[in-house]
Amino acid sequence: MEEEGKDTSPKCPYTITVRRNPPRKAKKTPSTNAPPSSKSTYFKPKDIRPYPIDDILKCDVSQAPTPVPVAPPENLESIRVFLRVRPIDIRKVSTKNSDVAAKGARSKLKGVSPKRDLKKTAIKKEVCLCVTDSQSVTLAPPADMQDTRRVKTELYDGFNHVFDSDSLQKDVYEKVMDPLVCDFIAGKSGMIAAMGPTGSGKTHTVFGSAREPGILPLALRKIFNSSGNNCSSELARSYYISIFEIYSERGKGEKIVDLSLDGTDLSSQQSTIKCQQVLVTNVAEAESLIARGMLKRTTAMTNSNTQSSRSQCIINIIATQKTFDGKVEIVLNGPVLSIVDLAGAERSQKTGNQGTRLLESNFINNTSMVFAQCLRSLLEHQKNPKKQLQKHFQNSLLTKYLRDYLEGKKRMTLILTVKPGEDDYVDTSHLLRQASPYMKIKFSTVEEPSTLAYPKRAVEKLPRIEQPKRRKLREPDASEIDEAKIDNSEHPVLKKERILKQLQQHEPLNVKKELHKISHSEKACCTELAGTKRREQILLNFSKALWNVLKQYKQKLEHSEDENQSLKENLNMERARCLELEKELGLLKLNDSHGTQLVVEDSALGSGAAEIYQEKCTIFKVEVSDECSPVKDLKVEDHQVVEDSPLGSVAAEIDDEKSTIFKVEVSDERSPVKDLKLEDHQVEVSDECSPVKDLKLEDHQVEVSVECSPVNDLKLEDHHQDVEDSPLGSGAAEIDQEKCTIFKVQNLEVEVSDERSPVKDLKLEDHQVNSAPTQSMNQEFKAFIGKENAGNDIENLKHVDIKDKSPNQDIAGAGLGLSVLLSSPHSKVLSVTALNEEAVSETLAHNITESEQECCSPLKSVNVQKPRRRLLPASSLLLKELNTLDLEVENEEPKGGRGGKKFTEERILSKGGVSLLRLLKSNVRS
Ligand SMILES: Nc1ncnc2c1ncn2[C@@H]1O[C@H](COP(=O)(O)OP(=O)(O)OP(=O)(O)O)[C@@H](O)[C@H]1O
Repeated sequence: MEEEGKDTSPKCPYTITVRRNPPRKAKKTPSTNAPPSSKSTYFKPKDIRPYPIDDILKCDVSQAPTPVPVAPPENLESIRVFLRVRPIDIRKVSTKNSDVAAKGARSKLKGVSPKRDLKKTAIKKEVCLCVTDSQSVTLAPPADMQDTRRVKTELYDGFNHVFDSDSLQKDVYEKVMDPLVCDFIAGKSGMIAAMGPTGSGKTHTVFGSAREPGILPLALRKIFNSSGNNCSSELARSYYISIFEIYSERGKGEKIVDLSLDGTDLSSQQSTIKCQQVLVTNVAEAESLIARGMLKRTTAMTNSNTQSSRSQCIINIIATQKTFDGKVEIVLNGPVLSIVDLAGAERSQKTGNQGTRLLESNFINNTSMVFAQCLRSLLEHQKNPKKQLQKHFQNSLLTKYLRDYLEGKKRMTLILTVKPGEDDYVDTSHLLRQASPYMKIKFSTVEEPSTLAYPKRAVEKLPRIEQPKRRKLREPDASEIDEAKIDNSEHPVLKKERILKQLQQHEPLNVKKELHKISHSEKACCTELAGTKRREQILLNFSKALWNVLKQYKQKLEHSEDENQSLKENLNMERARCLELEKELGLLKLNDSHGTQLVVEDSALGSGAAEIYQEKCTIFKVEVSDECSPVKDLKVEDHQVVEDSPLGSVAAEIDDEKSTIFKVEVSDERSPVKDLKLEDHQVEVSDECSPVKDLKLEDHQVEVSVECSPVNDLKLEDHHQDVEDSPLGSGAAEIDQEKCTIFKVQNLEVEVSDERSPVKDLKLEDHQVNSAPTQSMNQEFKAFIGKENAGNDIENLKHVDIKDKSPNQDIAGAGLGLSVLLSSPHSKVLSVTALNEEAVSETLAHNITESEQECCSPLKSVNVQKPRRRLLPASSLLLKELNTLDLEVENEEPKGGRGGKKFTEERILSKGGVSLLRLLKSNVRS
C-alpha cells in the first residue's frame, strides 16, 4: 500500500519551491555571561569612568560552588507544530463530478495512483494540497493562478507530523495531545492551540463529536483514567476546569464569556480573568461540563461552515491537591493544561459575511493576526536576541491571557488545520507560509509560576535560564506529606532524606516513584540554588564596583571643593583688585575729561611744570618741578602751599572738596612761569623780571604772549583780568568758554598797562558780557578819547578790529597804555585785536570822530557798566618817542570804513614794524 501511495501521489509540477526553512548560519550571538574581553574596542571617553561591568562580571562567579551552565540546551525545546488536512468537502464539488471528486480526493490523499483510475484525474485538479510525507506537504496553486500570477508549487517541510484527511481523532490525540497530557500529569503546564482558516476542522479536532471525540475529551479520559497509561499516575485526582470564550459582539470590543455551568459574562475591563473553576472528579463530569460549555459557545452559520465558531475558546484543566483536612485546593503555581480553539480566519470575499458576521470576522481576523505577530516577534527575538521582543500581546485579550506561552516561557503546541481544496488555496497557502517558521520557536522547559489562574504577572524579569523552577510537589493521594510546607531553602540532600524518611513511613510501596519525583525536584532545587548564588555573586560584585566608584567620586568631590574654595578666594581678590582698578580708571577718566593742567615753563634759569587735576572739585593736584630755578613761591590759598627751594622741585597735592574758588599764586623773581593753565580757578602770577610769557586760562582763558618783556602782572579775580605790559612787550588776552552756555562777566575789566610797549594783540572771544551799557560809559569814553587826543597818546594803538558786530562795544586806547572795557550783553563773539599803533590810532580817531560828529556810531549804543579805563603815562611817553621816529611801516593802508571790522588781518600784524620797534626798544633800553 505504501508503494501504491507513493505512486499515486500527484505529479509535482515542473517547478517546485522547497520551503524547508533551512537553519541559517546565524551570527555568533554574544553571550551575556561571557567574560568581557579586555580588548574591547568600544569608545571610552577619557574623563568618564566606564560602567564597571568588568568588575561586576569578573570571574568571581566561577567561585560559586555549583557552576551553572550559561544556556543549557536541555532547557530549550522547539515548539511542536502539527498539520492536519481536513477531508475535502464533497458537497462543494460540482455535481457533475461529485462522485468522482469525492473518490478522487480520498484516493489521492490515500495515495491512490491516478494512472489506475483515470476518472480521478479530474478530481486531482480540485485539490491543491497533497501530503508528501509524514512531515511535509506540497501546495500546488490552481491552474488559473499558475497562469496569471505565476505562483509556484511549494513544499512545506519540517512539521512534527502531518495528518492527512483520513487520519483519525485518536491518531491526532496520540501524537499531539498525549505528550502534553503526560507532562501535565507529571506536573508541567502546556498549551495546545488549534489554528487555521474557517471550516478547516479546528473545533472538530479539539472537541470532535460523540462518535469521534476530539483531543480534549480524549485527554480528559486519559487524565481521569490514567491507570491504564504508562506515564500517568495511578492516583486518582480531581481537577478544576474552567471554560470561557473571548468574543466581540458586533465589534464593540472584546468580552469574556464564562461557559461553565453558572458562568456569567465577564467584563473585558477586568485586569484579571477570574473564571469559575469547576471541580470535576471524573471524566463524565468533565465531559459534561465541556459539552454544556460548547452549547453556550457563540457559533453561527457562514458560507464556509454551518457551525462556525465566532469566538476564541479556552479550556483550562488545573491540577489540585488535597489538604490535611481532606479539602481539595488548587496547587499554587501548579500545572495547567490549556486547550485553545481559535476562531478561523475568514476572507470576506469568500465567506460573503455582512453585518454582524462581518464584524465578527474582523475581530477574529484581528485576533489571529495578533497571535501570529506575537509568535513571529518571539521567533525574531530568539533568532536575534538584540531585537527586542515586541509587546504585540497587548493588542488582544487572548494574547494577553496566553502571554507566557507567546513569550516562550511555557510549553506550547500548535496544530494547524487546513482544507486541501483548490478553492481554499489562498487560505491554506497563507496559513502555511505564516506558520511554517513557527517550528523554530523555542520555549523554556523551566517554567515560571503559572499566571493563567492569576494573570497578574510578577514584574521580575530574569534571564530565562535563571528562572527558578518553583513547582511544588503535588500531594500524593495516599501520603499525607505536605510538600507545600517544605522550606525551599532546605538543602536538597537533606530534603531528599527527609522526604524519603517520610515516604518510607507513610507509603513504602510508592517510595520508588516518589524518589523519582524527588530527584526531579532536587534537580530543580539545585538549579534554583545555583541561580540564586550566581545572582548573589553578581550583586556582590556590583555593590563592590559601585562602592569603588562612589569612593572615587567622593575623592573627586572633596578635591573639587578645595579647588572651589581657592577659586572663591581668588575671585574675591580679583574683585577687590577690579574695584581698585575701576576706581583708578574713574579717576583717570575724570582727569582726562575734567582735569586741568598747570604747566609752568621756566625761562633762563630752569623750567617748571605744574599739573593740576581736579576731579569733581574734590581732588586737586599741583605738581611743580624745576631743577634749576623752579617756582619759588607757589601758594594755593585755602589749600596747600608749597614753597620750593631754588634748586629743588616741588610736588604738591591739593584737595579741594568744597571750595569753588581756587587760587594759585606763583612768584619767581628769576624764572617766572611761562605757561600757566588753570581752569575754573583763579591764577595770579606775578614776576617782575621775566614775567609770564604764555598764560592760558581755559573757560576763562587768558593768553598773554610777550616776546620781549611780557606781562609782568596778570591778575584775574572773579573774572577780572588785569594785564600790564612791560615797556617793550605786548600782551594778548583771550577768554574762551566752550561748554558753559551762560557765562556772565560782570565788571569784566582788562587792564593792560605798559609804559613802553603796550598790548599789541588782544583777543577776547566767545563771551557774553552782561553789562548794561550806560550813557555815562559813552560819555566817559568820549571824555577819555578826547583826553587821549589831546595828549597824542593814541598813536600807539595802530589797529583795532572788532570782529563781531556787537551792539555794545567800547574800545578805548591810550598812547602808552591801553585799557579796554568790553561790554556786550548780546554778542557771543567779541574780538578786539590791536594790530598796530597806526591802525589803532586811526580806528580810534575814526570812532572818536564819529562819536563826536554823529553820535550814532556803534559805540553809541554801548552801555558799559562800571567802565574802567586807565591811561598809563609811561606808555604815552613811549609812544610819543616812537612817533617821533621815522618809521617805515610796511603795512598797507587800511581799507577804511567804519568800525574796526573793515581793517584786515594783514594790517594788524606787521613784522617789519615789530622788528623795528624791537630795535628801537632795545636801543631805548640800552
Ligand atoms: N477531519 C475531519 N473529518 C471529518 N469531518 C471534518 C473534519 N474536520 C472538519 N470536519 C467537518 O468540517 C466542518 C467544519 O469543521 P469545524 O467546525 O471544526 O471547523 P472550524 O475550523 O472549527 O471552523 P470555524 O473556525 O469556523 O469554527 C464540521 O462539520 C466538521 O464536522
